[in-house]
Amino acid sequence: MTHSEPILTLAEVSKSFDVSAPWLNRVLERKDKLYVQAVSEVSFEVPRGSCFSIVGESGCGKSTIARLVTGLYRTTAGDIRFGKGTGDQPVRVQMIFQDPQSSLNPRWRVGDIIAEPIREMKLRDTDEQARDRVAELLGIVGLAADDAAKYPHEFSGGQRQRISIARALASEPELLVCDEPTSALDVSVQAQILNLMRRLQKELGLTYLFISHDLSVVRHMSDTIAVMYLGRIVEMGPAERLFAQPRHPYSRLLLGTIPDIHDPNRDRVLAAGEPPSPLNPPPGCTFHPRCPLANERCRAEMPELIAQDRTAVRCHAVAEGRDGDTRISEAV
Ligand SMILES: Nc1ncnc2c1ncn2[C@@H]1O[C@H](COP(=O)(O)OP(=O)(O)OP(=O)(O)O)[C@@H](O)[C@H]1O
Repeated sequence: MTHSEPILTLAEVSKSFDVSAPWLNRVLERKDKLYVQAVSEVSFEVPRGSCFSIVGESGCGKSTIARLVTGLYRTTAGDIRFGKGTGDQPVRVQMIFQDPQSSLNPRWRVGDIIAEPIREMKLRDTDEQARDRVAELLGIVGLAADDAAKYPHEFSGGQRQRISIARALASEPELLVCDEPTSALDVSVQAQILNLMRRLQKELGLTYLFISHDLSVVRHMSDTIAVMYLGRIVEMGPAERLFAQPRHPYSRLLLGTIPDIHDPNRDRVLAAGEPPSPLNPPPGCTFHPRCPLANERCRAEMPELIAQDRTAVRCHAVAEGRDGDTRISEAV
């Protein structure tokens, strides 16, 4: 189903956490609070029925965005807006977590785990209808109806993630926020779960906000990819474009394709770094300590997110054409 209004819009969303330990403040007689800026001025739109993926290393703010969208956190600044849900209801949002082991109650039978949202939201009139719906959901995710009587520990990791997906679908969501749903799984099982998720998206018309540290995981899922670094989007665009022609040096690092080089050691320099602490981010472009294209301007001035066609990049070197690629110049 296509619909012109995005199902989800983030407008200049920021989130900071107060991490000042009160006892430490007392000892040091410090009155200032200490904040970590987890997400900074993030804006994007997710069209209905699409898959929007957020990719970046640990600590870049991906999970914070997932928690903001699902209402587990409140924004420090900016707006999160949802489109209209079906039948003028608010959009139903559900989350799938990385670790099905800890998100499934080990003392409950699988049938009760999946039936809980059905009962709580009164989505079926009778217990029998709820049981039928549980059997249907188990079938949808590739499990057997009589698996309802078993406990989570009787299943493999991949099967447990199928159970989590069935439970998420039980509340009939339109938007699924998937936070590293396959990172705890073996590679071969990962592929099966990703295929299942793709099939479900098509069959049920779902929208995904998909979060991963691994670009290869989101490659075949995503319509649009946003690459995040230290709380900010550094590149965003159609998935096929990002893979064919990544522009930001950090996207290139993630993809293992390094900018035009006259220096064969560049990729080693680039790959060696770690993200700096968001408690004490570097001045200028926060990626500059790891970037082979960094110059004085990069060390002093935060670049803007600049758009061309359907891609946006936050990089002075790209904007100035110093990356050996075509210059882009229109500010978002
Ligand atoms: N509840 C919190 N209190 C304090 N700091 C937090 C909190 N949640 C996240 N942070 C900090 O905010 C930054 C972003 O964290 P976030 O979990 O969103 O990143 P991430 O990209 O999802 O990483 P990971 O994949 O490791 O979860 C990190 O520096 C993290 O330490």
